[in-house]
Amino acid sequence: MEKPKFKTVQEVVAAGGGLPDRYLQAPTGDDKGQPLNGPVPEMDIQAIDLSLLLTSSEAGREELSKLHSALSTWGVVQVMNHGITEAFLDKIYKLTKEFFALPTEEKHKYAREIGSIQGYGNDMILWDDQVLDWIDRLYITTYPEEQRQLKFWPELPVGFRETLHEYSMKQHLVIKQVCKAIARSLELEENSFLDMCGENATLDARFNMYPPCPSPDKVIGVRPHADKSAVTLLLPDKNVEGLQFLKDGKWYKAPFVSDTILIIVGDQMEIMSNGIYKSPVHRVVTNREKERVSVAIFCIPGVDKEIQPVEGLVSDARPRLYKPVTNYVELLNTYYLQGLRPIAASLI
Ligand SMILES: O=C(O)CCC(=O)C(=O)O
Ligand SMILES: [Fe+2]
Repeated sequence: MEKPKFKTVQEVVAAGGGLPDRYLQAPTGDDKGQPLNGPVPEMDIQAIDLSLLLTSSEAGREELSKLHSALSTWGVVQVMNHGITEAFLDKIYKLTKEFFALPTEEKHKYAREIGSIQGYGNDMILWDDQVLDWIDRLYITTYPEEQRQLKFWPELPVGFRETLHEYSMKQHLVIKQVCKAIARSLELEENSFLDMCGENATLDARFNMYPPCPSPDKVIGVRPHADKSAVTLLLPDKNVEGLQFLKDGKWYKAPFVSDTILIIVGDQMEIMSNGIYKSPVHRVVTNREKERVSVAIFCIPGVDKEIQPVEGLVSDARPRLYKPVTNYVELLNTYYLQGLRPIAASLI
């Protein structure tokens, strides 16, 4: 398979010679006094106890109402008591750092192929004057097992493959619980969203690396976007901030509470929930001194599944806001790289 010719950000940095123009963002003038690397307030979201969400106790009902409030306000929530130990999350973080620290030739064994999203690389380059994000990544479909393409699963660092396998099994359980809890928070039958996403829904892992950047005022780590998933589970870097969410035209930084996972509403959950929970626009800013890593797991509905507002959330008072979509992810790249939101394709 042909591989695209590209330089990752790590290679650009290692080559020296300054910052190439193609990473420079055009000044937009619409930053409302919040320049890319300026201070931003922190989001006020609380951590929610996932182990209580599916119980029918009083405490469970309280957690569900906290979930409803966080998702309808921010579209994002932190969960604790998710059943994955801190030691295991630390191992994921450590292996991610170790992978990106490998020699270039080793990482290129897993390089993305033309026309494929999976593998190691940088932004897909679709046109000549495309401005690039300051990020390298490794993208791998991890679940269900029969959809894995092991040629993209790094053999080094030692233990990466086994740990990713274990992590995807654990994440699958968390996603199921989260989707059930989200349905319950909307007073729906708990399998409503899982059934619509189908048995063939996939989990895609995206390992992100943001090297230190000489001009954090002019360069972006990940441009503003909402996720294409139904839901995303995110492990942001524990030590280096950078992730920000947009609310009412202002950027807020994501809090970090140790041992929690961030759950982000994706576009396809926005559609299924008939817009009650909206997929939040978020971005990542760069850091002059420190590298940053994060690991996102996207839960993507089966490619043949029709995604649309679930019946229980459509009424005369709340008419259907979205048309059914299938294989939403296909729409994404062209819209995203032009700075457009693919959800516009589904709005009625
Ligand atoms: O690096 C992060 O914290 C977020 C990355 C992100 O938004 C994504 O991978 O979709
Ligand atoms: Fe994202």
